[in-house]
Amino acid sequence: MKIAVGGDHAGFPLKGYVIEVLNDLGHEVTDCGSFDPNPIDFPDITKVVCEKVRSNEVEKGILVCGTGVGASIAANKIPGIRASVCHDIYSSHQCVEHDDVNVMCIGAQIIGPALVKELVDSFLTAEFSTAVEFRRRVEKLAIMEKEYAKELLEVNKK
Ligand SMILES: O=C(CO)[C@H](O)[C@H](O)COP(=O)(O)O
Repeated sequence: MKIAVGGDHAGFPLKGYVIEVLNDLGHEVTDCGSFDPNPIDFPDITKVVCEKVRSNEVEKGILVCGTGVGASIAANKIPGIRASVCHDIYSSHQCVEHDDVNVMCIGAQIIGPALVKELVDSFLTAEFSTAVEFRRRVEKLAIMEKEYAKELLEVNKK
C-alpha cells in the first residue's frame, strides 16, 4: 500500500520508527517530513500528508505529533479526510471498518515503538465494512462537510 507519513518536531523521533515498520511490512512510504528535530507546526505537516491522501497519490496517511490530537484536529479540517487518534488496537481497526478513516494519528509522547507496530498493522490491514449503516454514516459525513463549507462561503460573501 502507498502511505504518506509526517510528523512535527514532537513526533520526529517516532516517525522514523513508523517508517521502518512500514518498510518492513512491505509498504511504499512517502516521507513528508519533518526531516530534522527543529520546531515545526503540526498543521503544516498535516497539510502535506493529507493532500497526498485526498488526491489519491497515496491510500492512507499516518501523522505523528506529541499526542496525535493536534494532527487529528488539523487533518479533519481538510475535505475528504477522516482522521483519528489510534492509541489502542480495537480503535485502530474499527475506525477503518466503521468510519473509513484514512489518516491515522499517533502521539510520540503517549505510546512506544512496540505498540506502534501493532497499531499500524491493525490500521492498515482493516477494511471498510460493506454494511449499509456504516456506508450511510460516512456519506453523512461527506454531506456535513459540504453543508458547512457552503455556510462558510456565505459568511465570507457578507
Ligand atoms: O501534540 C501536539 C499537538 O497536539 C504537538 O506535537 C505539541 O503541542 C508540540 O508541543 P511543543 O511545541 O511544546 O513540543
